[in-house]
Amino acid sequence: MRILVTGGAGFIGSHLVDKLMENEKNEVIVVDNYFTGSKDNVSQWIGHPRFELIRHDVTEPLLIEVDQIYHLACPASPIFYKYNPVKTIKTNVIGTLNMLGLAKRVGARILLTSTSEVYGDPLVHPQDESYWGNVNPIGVRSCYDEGKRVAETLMFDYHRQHGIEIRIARIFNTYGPRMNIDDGRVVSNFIAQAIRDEPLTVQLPGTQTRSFCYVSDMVDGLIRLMEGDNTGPINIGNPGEFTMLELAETVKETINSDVKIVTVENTPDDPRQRKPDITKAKELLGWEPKVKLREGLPLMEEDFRKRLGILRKN
Ligand SMILES: NC(=O)c1ccc[n+]([C@@H]2O[C@H](COP(=O)([O-])OP(=O)(O)OC[C@H]3O[C@@H](n4cnc5c(N)ncnc54)[C@H](O)[C@@H]3O)[C@@H](O)[C@H]2O)c1
Ligand SMILES: O=C(O)[C@H]1O[C@H](OP(=O)(O)OP(=O)(O)OC[C@H]2O[C@@H](n3ccc(=O)[nH]c3=O)[C@H](O)[C@@H]2O)[C@H](O)[C@@H](O)[C@@H]1O
Repeated sequence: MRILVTGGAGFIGSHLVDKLMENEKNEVIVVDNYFTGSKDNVSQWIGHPRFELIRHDVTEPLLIEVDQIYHLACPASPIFYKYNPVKTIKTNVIGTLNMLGLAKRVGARILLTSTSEVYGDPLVHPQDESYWGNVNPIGVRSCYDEGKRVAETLMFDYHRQHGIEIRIARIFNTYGPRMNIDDGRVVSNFIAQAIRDEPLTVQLPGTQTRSFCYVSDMVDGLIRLMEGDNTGPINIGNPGEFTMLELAETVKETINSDVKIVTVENTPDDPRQRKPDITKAKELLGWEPKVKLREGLPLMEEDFRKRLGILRKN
């Protein structure tokens, strides 16, 4: 099986590549423009005969021969996707169109990593896949959440019009080793802050909730979805729900009990609550997350300490 992973030098993509490379029958090709990813994340595979790394921007057409496409390319952290919103929407729309064109030409199955942000600031809780969402079409997050909504539409139009085999995962907040240390997402921020003895910055009101999935669980869910018979969309995430204040307290308890927790201004359109209903993933994929937040945080701490060069006190 020859498998293309777009965005494979990023956080989730590189863990997916590790898992796919474990199977000796797989050849893996990573395509990435290194906007938020890095060669370091896949350095262990460079030079391996079953691995290839290509610097390429998915907004440009790509001509290769593959059997499966995991299409992850897109900046995921709000600070990066808002940095160049026009580029973000091009990546979601033109990038997905190009990958669907490739899938159509070579007859490959394609999986899109969509997002819980398609539910916007949800009025239904927890969110199941039948909910159409509450999304601001003209806000600062729209390049990402509306971009992913169009990407989902394109996937289904190619499926209906051209018979392309599609899979759509709606990913909820995922964390783990290899996240960019300063990428602004809440778990990476809090862990880096706790290690550096800096205050944990809870954005107001602090009662907003998220559900955090450890990356190995996420990769397992994505592969099951790709290998199964269901197009999705299917929510993949951990239903354990925490307020940002609870998350800060948990990081404090687990990593640095001396650290302070402060509140800071939030950004516009921040969703107030988010928790996946994973009934479909359980029933159709036989999948549910295994790693609890209190188990995943120390694994991420170890990776961050190594990269920051800051050892644990005592
Ligand atoms: N991590 C999460 O919590 C989360 C949640 C929901 C959805 N997702 C989705 O999962 C995917 C991976 O997210 P991640 O957390 O690993 O993010 P990431 O930013 O670490 O990885 C994205 C990768 O895509 C690459 N990329 C960006 N634009 C590109 C382009 N135009 N052409 C080629 N490569 C490009 C980046 O360089 C990076 O390597 C994204 O599609 C994201 O929307 C992630
Ligand atoms: O799961 C998803 O679908 C989406 O989740 C995240 O988006 P978001 O939940 O906004 O991620 P964070 O930036 O980590 O913010 C989470 C919460 O933490 C808060 N926050 C963030 C950073 C910080 O230092 N402190 C803090 O309290 C934010 O206000 C927000 O309420 C991802 O970054 C998106 O790529 C992804 O698609």
